[in-house]
Amino acid sequence: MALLPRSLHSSWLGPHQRSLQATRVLLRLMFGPAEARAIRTRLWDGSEEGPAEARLTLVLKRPGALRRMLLPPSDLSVAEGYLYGDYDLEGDVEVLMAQGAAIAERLFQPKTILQLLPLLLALPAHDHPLRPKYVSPLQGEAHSKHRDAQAIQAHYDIGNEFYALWLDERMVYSCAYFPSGQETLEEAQRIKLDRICRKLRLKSGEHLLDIGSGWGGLAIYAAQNYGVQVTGITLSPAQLGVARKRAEAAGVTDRVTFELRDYRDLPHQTFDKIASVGMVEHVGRAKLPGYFAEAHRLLRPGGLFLNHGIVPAITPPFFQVGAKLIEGYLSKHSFMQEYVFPDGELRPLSELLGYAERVGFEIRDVENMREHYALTLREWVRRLERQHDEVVRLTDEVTYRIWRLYMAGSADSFAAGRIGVVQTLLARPTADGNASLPLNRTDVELASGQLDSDQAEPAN
Ligand SMILES: C[S@@+](CC[C@H](N)C(=O)[O-])C[C@H]1O[C@@H](n2cnc3c(N)ncnc32)[C@H](O)[C@@H]1O
Repeated sequence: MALLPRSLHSSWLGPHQRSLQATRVLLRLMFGPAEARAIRTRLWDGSEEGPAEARLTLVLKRPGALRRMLLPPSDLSVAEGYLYGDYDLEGDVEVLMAQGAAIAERLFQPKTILQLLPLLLALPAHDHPLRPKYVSPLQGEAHSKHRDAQAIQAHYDIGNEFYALWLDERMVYSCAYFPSGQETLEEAQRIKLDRICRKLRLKSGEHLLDIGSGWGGLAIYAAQNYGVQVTGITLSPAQLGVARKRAEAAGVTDRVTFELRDYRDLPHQTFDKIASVGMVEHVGRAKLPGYFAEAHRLLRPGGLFLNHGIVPAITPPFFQVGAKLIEGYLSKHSFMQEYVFPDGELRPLSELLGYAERVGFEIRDVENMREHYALTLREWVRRLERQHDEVVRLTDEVTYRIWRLYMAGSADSFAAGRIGVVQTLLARPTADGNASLPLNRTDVELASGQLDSDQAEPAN
């Protein structure tokens, strides 16, 4: 049986034509009808296929492009092909992610693998070297304080100006809240911050600890609008500098302090309320019981802790063995680990809640806001794309591509329900059982547009 399609055997085909032909056959094998409708393709000779109205054009720029993407088949290979310019993505990147699962499923059929391999091997091997590891490997034991600081700096210290180009004006780097879906990112972030303050039932004069305070958005907002004292901690020196300047500009330095500090290094002191927004993803499975224990220790009886973080959907039992193997492999070799969040770890909500309960927290309110994160990420991607030239001037093309791919991919994962983002309100009741919460949650709910100015009335 001839392994290559007949058309590729023709003796008159030079290597150039042969690569073009093999690539066209490969694309037809990869794409089912849905992908063929959604994705247009352009090869390095300028030839195009697919509907003109497609939302995405996949531009293969080198004859070896598909070979490097698919050998070995992993999300890392696919991502690196894009990062280093084997292919471009024109239009809506999320389309590729949305079709990715169907494409992968089709490619992993034994019959397809037999058809694919000879075609891939007919393409030239990598004719364009990958850059050396973009993120330098972290040193030390996973989730030691020393190594966590390196992991955080690798992601957050690439430049305040870079983040300012596409985040909202407060530079909030976590899921926003869009009550109607029509809000601007600025409004939605502000509504999110206010909801956190409301869920925590912040009252004037209380002391709030913000674990993972980022560029200072929540701390400053809470001090300005709820009259609280705030201590914010971050592991990123770049964030710290901006947060302090912003507190100064807002005139709240008497009430807001930012420190470069690990959550495990807080002195013996108690707080009335604690918030942790977009930070728990960095803690690591082994350290999660200690993380919740630390929050419990730092909270006064009668205090509240709001933990906001990303959680993965649980794989159905049938797939669990396979999922464990894949998880083990991906935890070392995924695009997200290698290029985006080194040492980041997502744990299921049920597991997080279990740790929280075991240290004595009472679970009072759980809200999954995954649709809101898809909206937030799409807005970040749009802004990043609009700022392409400026992003490249401040960083480089690879950084632009890393962030574009990671954020579009995450938007699709939230929209599809592969991951969620959950705000959990945990109480540490007093000895006589008082959790300091009202009988209903109407004080939290807020119609869109109710917050119409920076002088919004405090909720207390
Ligand atoms: C995704 S950012 C979120 C920032 C902010 N909460 C927001 O919503 O904009 C995560 C934050 O967690 C902080 N962080 C991560 N690990 C930490 C640790 N071990 N101790 C203290 N802060 C940490 C990072 O420095 C960063 O400020």
